[in-house]
Amino acid sequence: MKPRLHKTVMMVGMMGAGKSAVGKELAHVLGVPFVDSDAEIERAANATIAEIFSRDGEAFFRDKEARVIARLIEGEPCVLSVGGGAFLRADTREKVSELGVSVWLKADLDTLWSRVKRKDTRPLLRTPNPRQTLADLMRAREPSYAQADLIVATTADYAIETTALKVVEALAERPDVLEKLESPPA
Ligand SMILES: Nc1ncnc2c1ncn2[C@@H]1O[C@H](COP(=O)(O)OP(=O)(O)O)[C@@H](O)[C@H]1O
Ligand SMILES: O=C(O)C1=C[C@@H](OP(=O)(O)O)[C@@H](O)[C@H](O)C1
Ligand SMILES: [Mg+2]
Repeated sequence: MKPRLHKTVMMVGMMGAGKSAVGKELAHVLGVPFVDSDAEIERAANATIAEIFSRDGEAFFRDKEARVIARLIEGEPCVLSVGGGAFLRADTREKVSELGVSVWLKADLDTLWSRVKRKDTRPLLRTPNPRQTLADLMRAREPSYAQADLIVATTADYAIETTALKVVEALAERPDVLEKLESPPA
């Protein structure tokens, strides 16, 4: 029998950590819906994240992001992957700590860079030296990510499925979040 999830799991961490990819797999394993705040914002705005950043500005995006997360964290338990900047807001961290559980997918810079360099979809990395920008963001953001309820380390050689199972193991340490349902005796 599948374990029962009592609280929404919010995946946080740097761009390229695998929040979206691992979050989707985790939701599948747990049998709950998967929501990605970036995808929700893009759908509502009918525009890509890069278009929203250039048309409306980062502050506008951050407000939308905080509002989407505040709405979803109140709903039925799901896996919620958010953008890398979302957990920097104290009001978001407070709401998630009260109603959900946050998981920091922690990866080293080389792993992050190998995953983000292939795509040009992240506006914050459209700089003359995007690897350095990623390193600077990582250093500035780690104190916020470190406030997550759970930390799961990933490396370049972990498959998406392996990391998702590591998150399940971490959640299993919290019976208030993940209730293990034993099969009824035959
Ligand atoms: N082992 C892995 N774990 C997570 N992502 C991986 C892995 N291997 C390759 N990827 C790829 O890395 C890219 C970045 O992952 P993504 O889930 O978009 O990260 P995030 O949402 O944290 O920015 C995706 O294309 C994903 O499929
Ligand atoms: O780190 C950030 O500030 C951002 C991360 C992106 O999401 P991913 O972390 O899923 O790439 C996206 O929200 C936007 O480009 C800003
Ligand atoms: Mg993502």
